[in-house]
Amino acid sequence: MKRSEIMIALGSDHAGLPLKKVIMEYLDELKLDYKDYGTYSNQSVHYPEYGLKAAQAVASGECEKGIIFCGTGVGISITANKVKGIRCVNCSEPYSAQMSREHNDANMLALGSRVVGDELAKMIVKIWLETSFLGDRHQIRVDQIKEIDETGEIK
Ligand SMILES: O=C(CO)[C@H](O)[C@H](O)[C@H](O)COP(=O)(O)O
Repeated sequence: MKRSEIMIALGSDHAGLPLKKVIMEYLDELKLDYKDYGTYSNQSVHYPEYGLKAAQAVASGECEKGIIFCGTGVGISITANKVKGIRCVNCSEPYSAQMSREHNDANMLALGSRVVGDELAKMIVKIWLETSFLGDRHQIRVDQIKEIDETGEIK
């Protein structure tokens, strides 16, 4: 049964799995709903497959936001940003997480399991989920990003 206003897409490779498990427990504490698009075991896998699944869930509207994990957050965020409509930020501290919502309307967050500790990751997730987009001049810039997504250029 759906408990929260938003559904969060989760995805990771084997390296991101331990932190994804921590954040799943944290989202349970916050009573926030999520769908996990894998991976589900420690077996070595390829992060693009899981970044793509989670990003497609957000781009299609099946989920409102996404949080994805790999060793550094780098590979899986690069992957997610290849999907049209995705603005994924790789964060290792809360300030950028907050700004990515206020200024960039980021709809996906990437975390590096081998970079950030569990408690810092929870702080990043909390502020990222709680912060709203400010619009105004930032809307113009996000619209330009969307235009690049659509046409490959800015008119
Ligand atoms: O894409 C990455 C590097 O930016 C991720 O950290 C991956 O999780 C990492 O490359 C996986 O490495 P492994 O040696 O295969 O565990």
